[in-house]
Amino acid sequence: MTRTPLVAGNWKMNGLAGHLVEAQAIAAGAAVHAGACEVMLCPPATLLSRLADAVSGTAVTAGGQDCHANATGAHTGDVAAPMLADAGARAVILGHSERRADHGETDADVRAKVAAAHGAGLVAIVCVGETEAQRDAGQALDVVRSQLAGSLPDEGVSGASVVVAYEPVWAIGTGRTPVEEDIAEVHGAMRAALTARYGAETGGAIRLLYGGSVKAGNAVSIAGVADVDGALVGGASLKAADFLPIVEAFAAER
Ligand SMILES: O=C[C@H](O)COP(=O)(O)O
Repeated sequence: MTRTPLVAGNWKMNGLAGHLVEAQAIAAGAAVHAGACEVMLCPPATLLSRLADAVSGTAVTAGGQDCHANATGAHTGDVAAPMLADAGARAVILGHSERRADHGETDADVRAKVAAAHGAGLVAIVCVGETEAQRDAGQALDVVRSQLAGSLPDEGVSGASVVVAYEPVWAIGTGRTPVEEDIAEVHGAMRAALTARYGAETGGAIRLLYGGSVKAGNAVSIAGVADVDGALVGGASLKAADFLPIVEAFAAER
């Protein structure tokens, strides 16, 4: 099964209009890797439309960072999946650990959001990952399997509609990463779980990203780990000079 790598940048709550020059520089630099690696930028909602316009016609696509489970309604401050699509998004990150922690999002909430994303024609990038205490207790695989089972719906899941991102909470923004064997173990377990639930074709087609302190300095080794089909990058996605070497590492791995 050939899976085109995806390197997605999650700008989180960072970025004003002036930051779009970095998106343009990323689009310019990623052009040479078109076909070998998909590249996506997920800015804050306030920048989504402008970023989508800024990268229009390039190999870079735009994504959102969250959506509401409903398509419309009285939900002050929330953003619906059709609004993201209308603003130019092709995908949306769902169930990020920062949303699970800051907003109490449960697996059931995430699953409803995945269905909403699919209803709007968006790819759902579903995040899972254990805390440090859970890893220390030997529970990492069980936690990830449980989050995966609860966060994905039974219907509408395909290699084109779902991407899974494994993000150990303790590796996010800390400069620490799991050893390659541990990443391989979790990704192998996720692949097995997806194949068991959705069948070999779908389970083999869904891309599995690693996220958590991915940098230029570790991207080559992470890209070489079995069943790692890309990266979800936070801090190092804010500047083209930091992000493009990561794109290059995954494009070269294809
Ligand atoms: O969504 C991205 C992740 O939370 C990783 O963030 P980070 O690359 O800053 O560690």
